[in-house]
Amino acid sequence: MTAALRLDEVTLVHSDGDEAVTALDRVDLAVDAGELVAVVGPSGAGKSSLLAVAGALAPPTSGSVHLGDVALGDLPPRALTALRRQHVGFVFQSGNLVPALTSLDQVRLPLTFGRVADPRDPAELLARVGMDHKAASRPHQLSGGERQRVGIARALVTRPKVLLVDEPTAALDRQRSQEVVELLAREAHEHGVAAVMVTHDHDVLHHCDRVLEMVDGRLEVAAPAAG
Ligand SMILES: Nc1ncnc2c1ncn2[C@@H]1O[C@H](COP(=O)(O)OP(=O)(O)OP(=O)(O)O)[C@@H](O)[C@H]1O
Repeated sequence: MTAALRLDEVTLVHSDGDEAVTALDRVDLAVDAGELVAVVGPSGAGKSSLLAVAGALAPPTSGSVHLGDVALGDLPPRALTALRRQHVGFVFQSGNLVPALTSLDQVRLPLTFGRVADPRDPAELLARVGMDHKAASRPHQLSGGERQRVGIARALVTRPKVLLVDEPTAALDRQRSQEVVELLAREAHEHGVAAVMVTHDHDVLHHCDRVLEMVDGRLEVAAPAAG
């Protein structure tokens, strides 16, 4: 089976004035459709850089990224943007919602930027993440967990093949954190989405199919947690 997302020997070097920082160092990663992979690791290890490269936001310095059979490095900028819009969903730390929009309009938003083939129904999706009763609410009227659910629905509305999730539980208490990651796992499994979640939260790792650790730009299989 072709992996939904594949990174081969990916290196990313940031040039910072005279200094060069190797954020990713020959990273190999293959994520199948329907799999939720967690990436843990210390601050500065390269986790956000991994998401940026996987989501076609930053081209690698060397190595290749494939979404299914498509090599991102072969695509001109417009095609890359179109592919990202349709096939990659991003979920950020605090939901990153637009302050003026209702929950339903947040979820509709990705469908307004251009043609999307076979989108999910925004109202149905909002119900699926348990937020239909807050369809008309704006972000300031929602709790952190609710905002995160709306952000997840927004990321899924285009039926992405790949979902990239950055610290989704950073602003949430333990119970809400469990619920949000359970939701991500369910969506990945039931809708065949290849999901990569960066997290510092070891309490949610049991919802994930695999746990990898980033150390100094290298991606390794994480040692099982003690106890
Ligand atoms: N635009 C940039 N210019 C220069 N260096 C950068 C840039 N972005 C990231 N870095 C450096 O690359 C390395 C990896 O950063 P990255 O943000 O990927 O780490 P991280 O694991 O996500 O950290 P955190 O857990 O703190 O978010 C760090 O040394 C960082 O300082």
